[in-house]
Amino acid sequence: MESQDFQNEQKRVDYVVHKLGNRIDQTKLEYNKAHNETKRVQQNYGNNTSVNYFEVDDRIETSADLQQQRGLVNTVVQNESIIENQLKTYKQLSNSPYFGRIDVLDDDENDSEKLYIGTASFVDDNNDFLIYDWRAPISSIYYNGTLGKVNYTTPAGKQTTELLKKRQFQIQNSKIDNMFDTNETVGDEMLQNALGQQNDETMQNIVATIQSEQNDIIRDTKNDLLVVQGVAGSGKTSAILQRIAFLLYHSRSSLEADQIILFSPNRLFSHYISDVLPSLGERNMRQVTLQEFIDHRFEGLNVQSLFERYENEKNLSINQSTIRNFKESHQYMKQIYDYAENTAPNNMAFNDLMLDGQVIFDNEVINNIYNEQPKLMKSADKFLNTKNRLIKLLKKRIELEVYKPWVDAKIDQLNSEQYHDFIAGHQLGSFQDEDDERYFIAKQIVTEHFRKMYDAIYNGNFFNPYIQYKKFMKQVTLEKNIKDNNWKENIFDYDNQLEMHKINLDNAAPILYLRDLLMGGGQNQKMQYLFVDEMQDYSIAQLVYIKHAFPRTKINLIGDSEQALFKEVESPESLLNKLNDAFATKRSRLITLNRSYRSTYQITNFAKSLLPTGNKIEAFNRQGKAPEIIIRDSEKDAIDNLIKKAKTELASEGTVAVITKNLVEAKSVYQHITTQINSTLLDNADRSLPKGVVVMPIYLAKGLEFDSVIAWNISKENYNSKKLVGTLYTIATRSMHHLSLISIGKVSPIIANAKLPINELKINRQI
Ligand SMILES: Nc1ncnc2c1ncn2[C@@H]1O[C@H](COP(=O)(O)OP(=O)(O)OP(=O)(O)O)[C@@H](O)[C@H]1O
Repeated sequence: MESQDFQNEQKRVDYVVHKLGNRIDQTKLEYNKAHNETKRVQQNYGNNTSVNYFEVDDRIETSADLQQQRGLVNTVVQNESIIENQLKTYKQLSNSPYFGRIDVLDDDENDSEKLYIGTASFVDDNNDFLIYDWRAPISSIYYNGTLGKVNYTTPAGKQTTELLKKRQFQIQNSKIDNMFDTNETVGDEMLQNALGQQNDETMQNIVATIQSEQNDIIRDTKNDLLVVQGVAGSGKTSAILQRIAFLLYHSRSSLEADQIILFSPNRLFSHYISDVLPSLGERNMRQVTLQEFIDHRFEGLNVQSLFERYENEKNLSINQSTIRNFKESHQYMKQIYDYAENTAPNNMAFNDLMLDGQVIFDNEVINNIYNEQPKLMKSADKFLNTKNRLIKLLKKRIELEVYKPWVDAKIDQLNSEQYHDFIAGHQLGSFQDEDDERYFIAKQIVTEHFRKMYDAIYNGNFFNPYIQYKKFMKQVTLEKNIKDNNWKENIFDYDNQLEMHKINLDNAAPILYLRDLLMGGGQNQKMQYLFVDEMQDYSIAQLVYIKHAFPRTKINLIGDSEQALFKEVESPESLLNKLNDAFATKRSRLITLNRSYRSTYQITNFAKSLLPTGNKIEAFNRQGKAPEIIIRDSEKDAIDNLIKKAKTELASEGTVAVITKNLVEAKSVYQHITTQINSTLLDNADRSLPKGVVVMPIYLAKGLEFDSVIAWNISKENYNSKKLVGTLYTIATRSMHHLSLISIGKVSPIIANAKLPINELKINRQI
């Protein structure tokens, strides 16, 4: 028998859904009207464009008219899409109108007020708020407050109220499945339910169960630099996506979705998170991977990707990795800055500007112009002035060239059609004499002839940033632990790579930074927020460059130092110090998340036992099976067991991933299993996760999660270095429900030495 309370709540849901139904009907009519209007305007626009272009003389008039019509088309299309979105929101709400209720009593009131919280607001025709948006100021009480006096921040300042009741709902198909009162921030029962679900192809929003510390990240509006260090599965990615939705709501009038940019770890991840914001009625922010961002800026050159770097990691000597650390430091980028602003101007890597094998402006001329600029002027401004001077010189050169015999010869060769083409557009009879007419044509011929030169100046092709960078490297102040010979070798290597049109990743950010500082450009002033997920995979040098590229942004860096692949862990505090130093921010904040939600209690316990500092990780209490370690003495046996395991997992779980250390291993495993089980090998170019078993190297699984994970070959031989702790930890924490680990021969010491009671592991050994 349902309680009276339950029945009353269901009645209210029915009432709200009924009101939503009315609104949906009303909105559908509006939508049809808007749609017809769009069709009408578009058709009108189409007719005008096709008819009037035949009448050459009408062109100018037509184009003004068209512009006006194009504006009209945009407006009606926009209007239609706003109504369409509203309709979508109302439909979503009528399935599940809200997930929370808070009863509050303000000081100056006698009666308490019941407020219902959902993914969007719904105001009825009497202006009553039937649902409050989860991002409304008052809604923060639902996430942060416990019963009693509570504060919340509104645009008008801090408000106080008394929280009398907090109730949570699970509503589906307009029916309450579950409801309970809680004094906790958001009760564990709801979370248990949300986390116990099978993995979907794409990430879901978590607004119904946001935890208090996640809420701090979501609602922060004070800091210029927000660093979130959160253990695997602690909801970092979820929190930043809800944060973006929050910011879009909070700054509705001044912030657009495409003024927010998220650096994501790979394309699979970009697809994986692409539904969250639309499910909250918002447009997606811009997304880019580091590789896309860099490649775009190095046209024609092949820049090493992070993935290629992982694959070659073992070939790096200690000296080489010391040099790499130096090149990826803030200190190195600071030297670039000082060099660009002070030293380089006397020593710029200018080259001759040539056209058809002939020098038009030699580098000495360019150098002189550059050096005539005021000493204290910014390098980028000197460069701009040099360009402008060169363009002026080019114009003079064009004037002189007009009278050269080759131009006469060219004019003489024109047939009458070509001749008339040249003077078309010029009013008949407006030339004073024949010379005037000849000059008019000659000028066009010469201008065309020099167009490439103009483009070359405009694009700054008289400057070679790659040579300049080499000059920089030759004069850099080295850290004490780097030997001159090793550095020379590094410069030599840079040269060799460049000949093959290749650039190592550690040189990419410094070259771009140097190029932008000296030449100007490369900056996006419109972007307001910058988010970097998996920040532990970025060097400080890369972050400095990214910040330079988006100078006006507030920065949000999210990551987990323990999930660093192929490198040793760095403490978040030391990282924050470095970042504060690098970005010179005024207000910064580090938020740590230690509670892990993704995996079962058993999997999280196993994963934390791998880490020297794993104790701080708090496993969410969702029970499951103990992780299983399968040990076999031959590769063949191991593969047979992998296939068996994958088949059973596929039968009971939604998504199954076989995760390897690198691509070479993934390819080999895939070749062995694919004839026996439906599987897909994923690589860097993949954008979405197929059904069945997927095989992939760990760096492609970053940020993703699967119902079942099978870690391939966690043997002593394969995982023998401290640098691989993060890799194993990251693999284990990709799993939500089941984790199996296969070893060929003895198990890695990282696992063998882990402090985990033996009954928390299932060992399946046959040697
Ligand atoms: N408050 C929450 N309510 C419901 N589910 C949550 C909550 N927080 C996190 N989760 C779930 O936990 C899982 C992990 O979240 P998310 O991917 O955001 O974590 P992460 O910290 O970015 O992980 P990682 O660093 O390991 O990639 C997701 O399935 C997410 O939906």
